[in-house]
Amino acid sequence: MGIPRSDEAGPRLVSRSVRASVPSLRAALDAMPAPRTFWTAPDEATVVAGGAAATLSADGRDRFAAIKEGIGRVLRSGDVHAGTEAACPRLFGGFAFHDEGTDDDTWAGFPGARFVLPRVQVTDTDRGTWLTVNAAGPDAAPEAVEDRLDAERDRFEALDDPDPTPPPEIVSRTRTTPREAWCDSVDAAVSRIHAGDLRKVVLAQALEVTLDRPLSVPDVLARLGETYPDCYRFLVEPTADASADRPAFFGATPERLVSRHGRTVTTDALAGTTGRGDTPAEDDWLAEELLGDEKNLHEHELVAETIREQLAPFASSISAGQRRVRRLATVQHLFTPITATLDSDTHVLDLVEALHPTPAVGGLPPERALATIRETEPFDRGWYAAPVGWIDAAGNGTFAVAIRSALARGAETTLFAGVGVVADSDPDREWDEVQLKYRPILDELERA
Ligand SMILES: C=C(O[C@@H]1C=C(C(=O)O)C=C[C@H]1O)C(=O)O
Repeated sequence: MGIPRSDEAGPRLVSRSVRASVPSLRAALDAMPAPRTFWTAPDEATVVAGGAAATLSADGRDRFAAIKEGIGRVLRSGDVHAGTEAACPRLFGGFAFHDEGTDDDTWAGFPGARFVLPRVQVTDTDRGTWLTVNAAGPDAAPEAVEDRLDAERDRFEALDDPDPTPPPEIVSRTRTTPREAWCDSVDAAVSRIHAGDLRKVVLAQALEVTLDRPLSVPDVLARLGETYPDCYRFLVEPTADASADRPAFFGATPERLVSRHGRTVTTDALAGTTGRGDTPAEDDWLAEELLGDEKNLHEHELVAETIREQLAPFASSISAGQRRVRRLATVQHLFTPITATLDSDTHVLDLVEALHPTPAVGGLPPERALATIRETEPFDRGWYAAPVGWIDAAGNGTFAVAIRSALARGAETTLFAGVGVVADSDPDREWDEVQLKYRPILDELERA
């Protein structure tokens, strides 16, 4: 912050920030050039950004290492005046769930991993709002960046902030998995668990909806912020295409994969689900029942135990907090916070690679669960249930698990939701749980 960094090759990154006031973050996101980025996490700054000063893409099993190496290059040396830590250069993006890609059209444009250093960024912190302009590469020049910063500040401060558009309406919906096929696949997974082939597998469904007009993702993200204030909200646009039906992957997820700040690592075990009651007393009753329910406790403990094992090579001290119920607007989950102190300066992407997918979205043993998912699900997960988040030059970052999410292309939107299947899963109850997990996004598309 404020201290120019450079090496013999001269600065390859120029970043300038200034305090600014935007009429609203929704209006700022709406006015951002493609590809747009949105990120907000509990206790973190909210970032609204656009354009790409640098883009990194990778595919396959090595995609985590390839991105880590690429980030080292992009952020290696820089002439950075950020004013506040959260406005320091960060790359935003995410990964595909599976190592192997498919040719499923739904996810056209989404590589196995993609991160951008935004060209322009609004960072909203509890100590004020900053506007940042970044440039990267041999031609990045401080004067040009400073001129752009002045122009962007004038533009963003003068934005109109019209009322959000009312939610669209759903014209038609198509399920990838009919109920009967779902029940068969849950039964088959349960049989494999009883046979000892598997301990747990998370099976998902997709729901394709056609709307009466293109979705305004900035409006949806703003409304999700009101209903799910403690969740991670994100938007990734993987292409610089500026058309109205360009792909946009977004969501409001309660699940953190990992955050790393210095040597402190924080993660969550979040698995085991029940609904919300109609009254506070019914809510409490459901929460108590969840905390004592053997099937859900087993499902949850497999996740908590695996996360601890996966962190063990990096951290000699790992501690889990008290298990409790996390109450959201549509569901309640079993939740255990986990913290660890790293033995060395492990990069956040090494932690992401080690943890993804946790058995909250994959299963156990991991390889067999992933093969079962691929064989069973009649659609490609793409970036659903995969890591999305940010990384800085020091290897810090936060990643969420991209559930309660959807992929929009103009008026077409595909929603995803899944459930953990264990030995005593009941297909009908798991079906109902999937429907509950569509609700965060679906409610935004069909609000009365
Ligand atoms: C897979 C999803 O959610 C995950 C599965 C849960 C469960 O099975 O109880 C709970 C929270 C998440 O870890 C989803 O929402 O799509």
